[in-house]
Amino acid sequence: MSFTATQLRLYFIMGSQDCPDQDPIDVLEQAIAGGITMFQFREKNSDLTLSETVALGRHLREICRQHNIPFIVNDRADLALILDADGVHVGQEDMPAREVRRLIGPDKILGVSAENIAEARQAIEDGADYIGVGPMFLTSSKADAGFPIYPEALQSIREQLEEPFPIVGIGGITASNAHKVMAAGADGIAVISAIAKAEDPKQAAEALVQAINSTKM
Ligand SMILES: Cc1ncc(COP(=O)(O)OP(=O)(O)O)c(N)n1
Ligand SMILES: Cc1nc(C(=O)O)sc1CCOP(=O)(O)O
Ligand SMILES: [Mg+2]
Repeated sequence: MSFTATQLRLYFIMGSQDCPDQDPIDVLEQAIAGGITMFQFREKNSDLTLSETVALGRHLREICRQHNIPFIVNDRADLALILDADGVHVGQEDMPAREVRRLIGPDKILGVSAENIAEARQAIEDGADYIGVGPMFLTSSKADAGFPIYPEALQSIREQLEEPFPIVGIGGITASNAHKVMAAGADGIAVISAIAKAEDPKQAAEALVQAINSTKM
């Protein structure tokens, strides 16, 4: 699947740990109906065995394929290859991005976390297609996320990059603060709880789409 920055517009991330009271398959289907543009399978600190993870991943992957939504796997290039994912997302503590690029080849999507300009430049050199910058705000979905760096940090990276490059903001983003991230120069927002923990994930995704579209630049 070829990648464009517009696919980052509403990037939904989820694993079974993020929606303990709902079926992740239903949540993903509703999120797609609500307008998400990209999906990341992030099964982390969950109760699933490896074979349950593969089975869930296959199901979620198939749903994304049916709706032409890029399916990205968090952290694990091996799982991405097993699931024939469209790409992998790695952070600074994960397998080095340049090794992941070598493993997945030139055509798959590679996302890399970066929280400053040095990490952003290195990610681009290593073959990233986009960078994830965060946490924008306080988050309860990632215990080791650290303190918020706020949209100002994303804006600073955007301004220091020599060329336009796809950037998605992440961490604590809701329909109420999404406009701040977009106004800072993000191509899109990545969320877990704003959709996965919503009573009505379709409606939650629609509210996020509206917030993104109504941002004045
Ligand atoms: C789009 C996006 N951006 C950032 C991250 C965070 O990645 P990482 O720092 O490796 O943390 P974990 O998600 O692995 O806990 C992401 N997953 N997606
Ligand atoms: C997975 C992840 N990465 C982050 C980063 O800052 O790199 S914050 C985060 C959690 C995002 O979940 P929520 O939308 O519920 O805050
Ligand atoms: Mg990671």
